Amino acid sequence: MEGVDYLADERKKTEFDVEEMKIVWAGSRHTFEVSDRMAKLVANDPVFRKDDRVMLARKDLFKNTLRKATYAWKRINELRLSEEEASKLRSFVDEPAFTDLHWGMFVPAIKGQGTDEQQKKWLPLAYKMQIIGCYAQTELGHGSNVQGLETTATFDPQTDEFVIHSPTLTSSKWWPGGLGKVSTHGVVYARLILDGQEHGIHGFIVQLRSLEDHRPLPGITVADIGMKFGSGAYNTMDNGLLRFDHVRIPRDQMLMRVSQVTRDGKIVQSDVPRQLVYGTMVYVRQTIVQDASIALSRAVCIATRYSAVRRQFGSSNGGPETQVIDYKTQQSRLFPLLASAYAFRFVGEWLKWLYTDVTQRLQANDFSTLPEAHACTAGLKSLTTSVTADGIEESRKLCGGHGYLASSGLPELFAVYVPACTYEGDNTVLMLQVARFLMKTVSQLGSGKPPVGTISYMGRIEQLMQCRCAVKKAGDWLNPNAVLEAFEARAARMSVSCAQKLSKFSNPEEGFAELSADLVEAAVAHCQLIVVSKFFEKLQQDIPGKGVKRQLEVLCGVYSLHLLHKHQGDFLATSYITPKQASLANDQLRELYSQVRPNAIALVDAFNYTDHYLGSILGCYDGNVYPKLYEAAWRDPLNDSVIPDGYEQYIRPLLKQQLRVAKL
Ligand SMILES: CCCCCCCC/C=C\CCCCCCCCCCCCCC(=O)SCCNC(=O)CCNC(=O)[C@H](O)C(C)(C)COP(=O)(O)OP(=O)(O)OC[C@H]1O[C@@H](n2cnc3c(N)ncnc32)[C@H](O)[C@@H]1OP(=O)(O)O
Ligand SMILES: Cc1cc2nc3c(=O)[nH]c(=O)nc-3n(C[C@H](O)[C@H](O)[C@H](O)COP(=O)(O)OP(=O)(O)OC[C@H]3O[C@@H](n4cnc5c(N)ncnc54)[C@H](O)[C@@H]3O)c2cc1C
Repeated sequence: MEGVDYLADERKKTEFDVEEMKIVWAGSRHTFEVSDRMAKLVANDPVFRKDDRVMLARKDLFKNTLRKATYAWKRINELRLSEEEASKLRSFVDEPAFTDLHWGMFVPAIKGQGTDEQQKKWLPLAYKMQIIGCYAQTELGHGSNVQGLETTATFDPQTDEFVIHSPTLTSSKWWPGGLGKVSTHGVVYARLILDGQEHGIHGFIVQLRSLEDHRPLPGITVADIGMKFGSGAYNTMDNGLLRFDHVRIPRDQMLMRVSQVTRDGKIVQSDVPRQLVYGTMVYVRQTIVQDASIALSRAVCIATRYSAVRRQFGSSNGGPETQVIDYKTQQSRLFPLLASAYAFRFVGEWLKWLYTDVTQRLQANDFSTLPEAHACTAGLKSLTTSVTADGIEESRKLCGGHGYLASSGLPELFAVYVPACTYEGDNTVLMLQVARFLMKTVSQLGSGKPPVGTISYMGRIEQLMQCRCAVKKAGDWLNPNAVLEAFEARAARMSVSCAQKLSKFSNPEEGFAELSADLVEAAVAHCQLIVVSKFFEKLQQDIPGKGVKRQLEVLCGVYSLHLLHKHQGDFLATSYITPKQASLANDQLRELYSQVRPNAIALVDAFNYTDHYLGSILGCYDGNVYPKLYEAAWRDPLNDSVIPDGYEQYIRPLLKQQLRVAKL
């Protein structure tokens, strides 16, 4: 039954202009147009086929990725795609590859930490992919603790070179993507040693492989670290190990925007704060927040469409059974994830703005907003990736047994996505950075320096410590001011409570370690407040299109009230709300689910994902799930023959043996 839309009845229920919502989701009409064009370009090109990926052995999988990445690069050049178009194309190819680290970390590291001269020398080579780079920071023994890295870069004044060395097994670089088999160069992070004295961690551009025959250069040992979680998934990436045996590089290959080493081996600090050595991580964390909404929305799109197709129980007089999306339990698990996808989309948009703003300020030697940018990127990266990874797994469960099939797309999506909770900073370690920022802010209250930006609510600390929630009926929870004050009061009170407990320790570091679990909870509350407040800010913009703003208001309500319900312990323990008010919030949340229900399919259609990109039989646009599942089963290699390989060798003798036993 080609061409039949099994979700047509659902789509008829829509109460808003889906085409306009697509623009809101994309960010602008222009971005929508670029995104739509690139998605179709990839979907219609057989080279980018990916449905066979989970069946491929590692070597074939990797070669396939090389083929796709090279072909993508060829198409980018043939079609003269802009950076924006190329970046969209790469995301729709939907396969982690060495190119991600080249464009996403190697190039930004040189841009952010290199001097003008260094940029002039290296960037043109990198832009043309005449060199391919990776970001080699993490080691076998240290990842989170960057200051604990062991690789050394010792200056030799005789030859005007740095000697890069791996003194121990644990100093081996371990994990860098693209390093294992592809990169010709790396930005390598190492301890700078001048005249026997250590000067902290710095980045160095090091050539790793010959540009002639791709062999490792003398003194360099490099390989892939081996298979990772799941089939297909992140195994398309050659995460690598790397050891240096006294490898020499010219002095001008230390990235010298933050600190310079002179010809006579002296260090000169520029005005730029040393934390800028961590700048690439701030950049990537910001892109990871944007990607979280994409990954979560994909999973939610699959689970929502399938929940409308799937029916269980409730048939009367032989009529159809109930669509599982109509069960309140299904709604209470699914709709908060749908709302979170939209919330993360908007907070990601805002974070991109914040990052652009801080970058412009840094160029003008204004470093004042760097700590806030670090706290926001670290905290939001942590919050959004944790919720997204859990949300993908919840989406799989929402699809019942069929969610466990590879053809649902969800197992691979989870396996590709879940390392986002670890890479670019372990999520707990990053929340502890937010907690430090919060404790510093609380300790400075009353010093005459008013808190600004996302922390400005702390400037009203006295009011936030005393106020009580004014909600009297469920509908009062629709008032943005009521919701915002609740989240502000909760975050402020949790931070102040931690600060009070900390002040009782004579050694603040000991106190911080002892209270770290509470501190993480306070940091999560602060980050959730940021997401809620950015959603409300989005609603204050002019949003055209019939019913679009209304739908977003409903989703904003679902996002904030489901958090309030889930974390009601925090709100109650800080005495901002009463149990009655918590219960009213839950009543309002249930009512909002009923408002989402008729629009659910349209709200996921607004993501504008092609069937190719979704890569899921359960999530296909037309909802024609069962025939497609049946056909896919027959395509499995196990079904190539009726009698399986191994029958003669294993099954037949086994059955014969059973027969003999039975005869005895
Ligand atoms: C198909 C073909 C297509 C072709 C395509 C063409 C075009 C394509 C275009 C674009 C493609 C883009 C693709 C992008 C995709 C990107 C994919 C990424 C994939 C994932 C890669 C993952 C890579 C990694 O994981 S890299 C390694 C990351 N490692 C970490 O994150 C380590 C975590 N640890 C830390 O960050 C730190 O050490 C710390 C934060 C834990 C701090 O530790 P510490 O307490 O020891 O602190 P310090 O003493 O070092 O410093 C304290 C001081 O500094 C402040 N601080 C800390 N960090 C920062 C920071 N980042 N910025 C600013 N300030 C910082 C901290 O707050 C303290 O300040 P005080 O004031 O309190 O002193
Ligand atoms: C798929 C993938 C790709 C990667 N790509 C790259 C790359 O391209 N380049 C690169 O350089 N690196 C890369 N990495 C490495 C990655 O950045 C690190 O693994 C990450 O920063 C976490 O560090 P770790 O492994 O040392 O974890 P650990 O710090 O050893 O974490 C182990 C546990 O200890 C806890 N913990 C650690 N410190 C503290 C603390 N202070 N307080 C409380 N708890 C703590 C953590 O929460 C965690 O539960 C990649 C990793 C993965 C998984």
